[in-house]
Amino acid sequence: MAKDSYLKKILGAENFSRIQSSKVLMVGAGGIGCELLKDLVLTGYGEIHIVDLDTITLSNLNRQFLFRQNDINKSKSLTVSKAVQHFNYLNAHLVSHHGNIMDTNKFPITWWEQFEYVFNALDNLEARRYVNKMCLFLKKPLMESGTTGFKGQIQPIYPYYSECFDCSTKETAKTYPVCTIRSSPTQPVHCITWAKEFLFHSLFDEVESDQNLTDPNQIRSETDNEAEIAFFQKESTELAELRHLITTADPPTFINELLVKIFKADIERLLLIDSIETRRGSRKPTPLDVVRYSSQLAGLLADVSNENILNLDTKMWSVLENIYVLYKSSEVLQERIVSGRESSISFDKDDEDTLNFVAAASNLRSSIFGIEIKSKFDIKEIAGNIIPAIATTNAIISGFACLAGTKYFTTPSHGTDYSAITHKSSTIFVGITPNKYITSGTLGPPNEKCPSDALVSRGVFKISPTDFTTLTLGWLIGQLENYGYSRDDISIQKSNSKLLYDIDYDDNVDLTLASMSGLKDGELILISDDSDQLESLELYINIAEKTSLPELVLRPKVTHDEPEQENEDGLLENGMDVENDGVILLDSEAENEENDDLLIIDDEPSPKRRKIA
Ligand SMILES: Nc1ncnc2c1ncn2[C@@H]1O[C@H](COP(=O)(O)OP(=O)(O)OP(=O)(O)O)[C@@H](O)[C@H]1O
Ligand SMILES: [Zn+2]
Repeated sequence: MAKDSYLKKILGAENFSRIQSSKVLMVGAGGIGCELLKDLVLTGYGEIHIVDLDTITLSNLNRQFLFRQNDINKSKSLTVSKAVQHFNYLNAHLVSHHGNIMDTNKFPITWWEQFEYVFNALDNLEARRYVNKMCLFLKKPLMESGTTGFKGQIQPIYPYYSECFDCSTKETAKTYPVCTIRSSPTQPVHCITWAKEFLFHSLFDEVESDQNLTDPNQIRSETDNEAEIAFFQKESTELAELRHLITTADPPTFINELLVKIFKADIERLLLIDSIETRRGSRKPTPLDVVRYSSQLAGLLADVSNENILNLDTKMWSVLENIYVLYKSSEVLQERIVSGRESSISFDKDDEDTLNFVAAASNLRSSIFGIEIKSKFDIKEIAGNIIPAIATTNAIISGFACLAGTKYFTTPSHGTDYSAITHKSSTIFVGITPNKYITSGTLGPPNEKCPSDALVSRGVFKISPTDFTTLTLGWLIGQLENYGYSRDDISIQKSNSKLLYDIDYDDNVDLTLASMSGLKDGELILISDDSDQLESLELYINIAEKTSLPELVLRPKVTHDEPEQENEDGLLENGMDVENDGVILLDSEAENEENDDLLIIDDEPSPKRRKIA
């Protein structure tokens, strides 16, 4: 039997050949990406481009099944393409790109134009938002997917017909009040956050940072106790002095100063301003008796075999052992900076030195405040915001993403009019809440307050190199009048909010587009109607062969006077749709239950890049 006969049968021969002749993009080749690529290859997609910026690490191997031990340090995108070759029965053409999808030089909008469908397999909000925006510019269908532990979801996005990625609020990492972290902790997580975000960051990370924990305005918004505010200020100033010691003092001096200042002097000072109001339910702290421990510490340091303590990941270290670990990790971190190998060090749960420092410092703070001590293993999980990635959830979600993606190819195409397909598609959620493993929801229209699609239309403004250097901003304003805008009412801004034109600022109208500061290929400009008649328009400048503005009919501007209304979770308000074809519902009660698992996506703070071996 031919390898594709079953697919032809279930998808229809014509639809299958549409899939075979299509070119799709998959962004991310990690947990979901590995599974998804296997599915896409076996579904018969003709050409699949894969983008990932990262290289393979040991910790990827437990679930990213296209990778093997000897792939460590190799590029993910290149490796997945090779790995699927031995089951590439349907001869998919695979094209790998090692790079950041947000890099407009490597992936300009003209590069995106070639794809018929985009699959996201990402792990962070920033990149997801970017891909969403590019798909809105080009009106490309996008399949968004994400998992966190046993929960997962897919969301098909049909630009301007269904909700986009930005149409609903996303859960972000929990933050704690500054005062809880800096003066009145009551739980291990408060001490871990303090050790990681405040102490470690102030000592070893970039000097320039917009840390919430040191922002005077943030502090004043939480406390008006002047003594406490003065305490925070002094603590920060002295930390800066301590940071200076990293490069000017020897390890014993630096670490002794660190122990005395952080765990003794600061705590004694805190006790002086001790009151119910500054305590906020936290126990009265006991300063660390550094002198009492110093001879025992010297004893531990004298015997190298004690370095074994650093590897006892599941043991609750004693106070002395925590001091020892703090000493050893500080010594290495100091050496990494003094040697010039690194100018600053960021916390990384997989960087043992940084993890040891944070684990020991947070435990010492916990013991001072009478809070339970945690093992390094537990601290890694909390400090790294780790929710275990479950291979099976990734596999299920990827399966659904692939399956739901085929719906696009089995529905007659009407260009970028996605009304029919939007009606036929659904979001799918998986989880392990009792009796509810898989549920689905219809695709709602764009949220009327969404800044990405409801309030703005987007398009690509192609301009030839000659026109770019000869045509003026005045010419562009004339063109914009064809959309229904009046030159007296619009303002034009660059993506960084820099004003280029409005009725009171016409200095640039005679300048050529090329000579206007910062306008270049890949730049965005936003046109807003100050008379509130028409929606805004965002144009992507693309230096191309021929000049053309996008064909668009702008919608009347919607204004919202009433206060912002969110549902309880700040999440999507999709209804359940049990009748929607193609949706598997294992739970007969799903129709009546509130879906509280929506849009919870495992998000890394930002993309990272490692060197390819
Ligand atoms: N801006 C981006 N451009 C290209 N690829 C990206 C970008 N941001 C994230 N990625 C990739 O998306 C993939 C997401 O996969 P996954 O969620 O499994 O994360 P991981 O980094 O492999 O695993 P973990 O974070 O658990 O160690 C990663 O391979 C990551 O490199
Ligand atoms: Zn939206």
